[in-house]
Amino acid sequence: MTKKKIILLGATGSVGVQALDVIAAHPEQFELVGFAFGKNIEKAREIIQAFSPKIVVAAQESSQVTLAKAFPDVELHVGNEGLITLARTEGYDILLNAIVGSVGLPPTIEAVQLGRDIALANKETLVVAGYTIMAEAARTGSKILPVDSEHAAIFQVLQGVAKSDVRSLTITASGGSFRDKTHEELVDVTLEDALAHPNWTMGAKITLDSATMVNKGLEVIEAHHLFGIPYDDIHVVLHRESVVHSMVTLKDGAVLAQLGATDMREPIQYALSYPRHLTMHHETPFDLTEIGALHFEKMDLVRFPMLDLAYRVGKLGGGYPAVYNAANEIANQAFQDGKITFLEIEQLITRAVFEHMEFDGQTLHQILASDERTRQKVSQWVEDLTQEKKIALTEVRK
Ligand SMILES: NC(=O)C1=CN([C@@H]2O[C@H](COP(=O)(O)OP(=O)(O)OC[C@H]3O[C@@H](n4cnc5c(N)ncnc54)[C@H](OP(=O)(O)O)[C@@H]3O)[C@@H](O)[C@H]2O)C=CC1
Ligand SMILES: CC(=O)[C@@H](O)[C@H](O)COP(=O)(O)O
Ligand SMILES: [Mn+2]
Repeated sequence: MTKKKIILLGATGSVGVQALDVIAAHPEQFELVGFAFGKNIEKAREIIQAFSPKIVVAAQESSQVTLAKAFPDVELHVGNEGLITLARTEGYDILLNAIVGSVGLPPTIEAVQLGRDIALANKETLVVAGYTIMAEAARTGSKILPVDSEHAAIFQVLQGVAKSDVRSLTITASGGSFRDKTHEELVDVTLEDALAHPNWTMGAKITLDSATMVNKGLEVIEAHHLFGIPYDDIHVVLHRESVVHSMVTLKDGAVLAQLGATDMREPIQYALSYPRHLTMHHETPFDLTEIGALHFEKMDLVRFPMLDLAYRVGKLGGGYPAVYNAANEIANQAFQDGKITFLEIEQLITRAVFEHMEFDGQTLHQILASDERTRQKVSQWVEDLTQEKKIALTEVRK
């Protein structure tokens, strides 16, 4: 049997490590031929020892130098150029993109243009350049296999269903760590509070996005691109248990849902083994009689304005989703760095979107320019807020 050769971007992260579990559990099916990582050189060292990949990309030059001494047989590259080199490597079957943020976009576009299959966890990539990626994938025959749990669920239930028979999609939202707080109560929440997700263990950025509801906003846009469904037919419901991963309503009213444990190894494995469902060697116990009851509530778009804004930017199209995403990436990091408050995240995103103006028919080049401008602007606003707070503190102390 020929093994599927895998390139893994973001191997040291939450999705990356779980993907390595899946690869290691199926040595007869999968082989890791290359990977990229950010700063975690110790983890990268362990991965090289365990999987003997041919090619590795580090985000930092110092890591490249250190690893080159330790592993002279491994081809080492660095930075964003290195990610492109990795995407261009000969002899792999699927590129699993589990990098966080839109730094994952250029290697994805490169691989899609070469007709390579992509297992996509990195939702920011589709939000920024969904039309380009899907159009290029259709042109080259590259398959975009969703890893995000909701989209993996929809993808699974759509197997064998004609697109013309689909009435709508329903994406479930846990509500995040602050689902039982009012908007006013968010004024002084901490990073530690925000990172306590009720159901999933994930990286910091996405866990915080879940608390602001930006994650669900990104997922609505991601679903629009992946499945070609209009925004008005993509619904979100609050589902506290995260057991129903998402649903599809067909034209005759039948509702097809995919259920399962809150374990990302399931969607990761399916994206890698598609169209087969392999045995899950790390199966997480899942017993509906233990869970007992499932709850579904309407989303309150006033309580969760970032979801409302995501629909607006999605419908506007062009560079608007990229602006929403870029502002969020900067604001999310600024909150993690203690520079701004939780509510300032949504204030900065809203301001960036409302200040953005463009004409119809944006090219990818123009979208990426808007992305870059937004990052610079929002970074400046974060600095301004930091200065204002310093001045206010000095006044209080006087
Ligand atoms: N975690 C989850 O369960 C889910 C995640 N997703 C999506 O998957 C993506 C990854 O999420 P998650 O695993 O939680 O994130 P993590 O923060 O845990 O991991 C991010 C990974 O990206 C790497 N990385 C960051 N910057 C660079 C760079 N410039 N070059 C190369 N590698 C880089 C990190 O390296 P290092 O750590 O070495 O710095 C790390 O390996 C996100 O887009 C997220 O929205 C979607 C659904 C579920
Ligand atoms: C596991 C996964 O796919 C995450 O995107 C998850 O959906 C986050 O949960 P909520 O955004 O619903 O809180
Ligand atoms: Mn998700």
